[in-house]
Amino acid sequence: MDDLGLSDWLVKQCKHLGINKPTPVQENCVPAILEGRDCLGCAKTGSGKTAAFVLPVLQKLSEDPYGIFCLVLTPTRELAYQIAEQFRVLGKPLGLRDCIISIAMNKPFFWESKSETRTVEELDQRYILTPEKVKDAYLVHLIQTFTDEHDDWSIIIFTNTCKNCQILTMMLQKFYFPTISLHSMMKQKQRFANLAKFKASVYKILIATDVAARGLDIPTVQVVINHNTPGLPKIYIHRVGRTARAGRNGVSITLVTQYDIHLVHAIEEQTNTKLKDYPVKEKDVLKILTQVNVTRRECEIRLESTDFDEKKEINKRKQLILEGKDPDLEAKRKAELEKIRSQKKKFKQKIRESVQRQNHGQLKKKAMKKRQIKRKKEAESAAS
Ligand SMILES: Nc1ncnc2c1ncn2[C@@H]1O[C@H](COP(=O)(O)OP(=O)(O)OP(=O)(O)O)[C@@H](O)[C@H]1O
Repeated sequence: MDDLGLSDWLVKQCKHLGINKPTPVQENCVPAILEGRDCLGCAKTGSGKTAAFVLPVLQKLSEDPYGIFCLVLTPTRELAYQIAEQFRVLGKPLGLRDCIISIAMNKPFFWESKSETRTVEELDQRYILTPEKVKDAYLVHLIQTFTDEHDDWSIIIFTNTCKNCQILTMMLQKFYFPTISLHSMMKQKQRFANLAKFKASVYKILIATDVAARGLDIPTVQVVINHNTPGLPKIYIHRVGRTARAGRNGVSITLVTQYDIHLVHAIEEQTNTKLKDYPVKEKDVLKILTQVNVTRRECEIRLESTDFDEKKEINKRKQLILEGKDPDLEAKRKAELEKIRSQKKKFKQKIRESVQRQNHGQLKKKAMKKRQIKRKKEAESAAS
C-alpha cells in the first residue's frame, strides 16, 4: 500500500484493517485519482473496487477538509450502507461525517457497469440440469448434501420473485435449515435486520432476489445457488460474485431447465467459461420429491392466506412513483396515521368508559340517597 501515494495515516489504517497489498484495480486507480484524472475502474467482483475510490477520496478530503466532498451513487440501499461503512472505518482517524440519502427502490435507476469475467481458479461455476417441475427438490438435496459435508458454511440462494423468495424461505425453514430472506417487499428495517443476522451467521442461508445481487460484501459466503437461471449474463456475474470475495474460494451452482439452455450458453459466452455439470444422486432427489412438493404447496397456501400479493404491491408502488411519491415514505406515513387513529380511538373509548363510570357513580349515589330518605320517613312514621 506504501507505493500508491497515500498518506502514512491512510496506509496505517489500511494495514490495521488487513489491507496490506493493493489489488490490481487499486494499484491502477488510486494513483490516477490522486493525480486528479477522471477514472473509470473496471474489475472482477470482490476485488476491492470500493477501496479503490474510497482511499483517494479520503486522502483528498484530508488535504482539504471542507464542505460536501463526495457523492457516491449506488443501485441499492444495502450497498449505500456498506460503502458508507467502508468510508467510516477507513476514514476513522479523519472524523469523517457521512449521510445516506435513499430514494424509492422502484424508481427507474440506470446503473451501467461493464461486465467482466471472473477467473475460474477463484470461482467454481457449475450447473444442474433439472426437469422443470422438480427444481425445489434439487435445491433441498443440494443444501442437505452441502451442510452434511461442511461444518462452517454460508449460502446465498437467488430466485426471481419476492413471492418465490418468501415461499422458499418458509419451505427451507420447515426442513429446519436456518434460513432468512431479503427482497424488496420487505420493510427496509426488516431488510437491514435480516442482512445483519445473515452476516453474523445467526442464519446460514439467505434467500434473496436480485436486490442482493450487486456489491454486497459478505466474506463468509461459500456458495451461491441460482434457483432460477438469470435471464442476463450480467445479472449472473453479479450474483455469483457474492462468493469467492477478495481471493477466497467459492462455488456457484445454477439450476437449469431444458428451457434455459440458451441462457446458459449466453452466460458461458460472456464469462468465457464453460459451466461444469454438477453430479447429483438422482435417486436421493426422488426420495425427497413428494415431501418437498407437499411442503411447498403448504407454504404456498399459508402465504395465500396472508396479504402477500406481489403484483398488487408492485403496481401500488409504481402508481405512487408515478405520482412522484416515495412508496416507503408513504407506507411510513400511513402507518403513523394508523397509529394516531388507533390512539384517538383508544382515547375516545377511555373517555366513554370514564363518563359511564361517573354516570354509574352518580346513579348509585342517587339511589343511596333515596334509600336514606325512605328509611328516615319509615323511622319517623314508626316513631309517631
Ligand atoms: N487490498 C486488499 N487486500 C485484501 N482485502 C481487500 C483489499 N481491498 C479490499 N479488500 C476486501 O475485499 C472485499 C471485497 O471488496 P469490495 O466489496 O470493494 O469488492 P468489489 O470489487 O466492489 O466487489 P463487487 O463488484 O461485488 O461490488 C472487502 O471485504 C474488502 O474489505
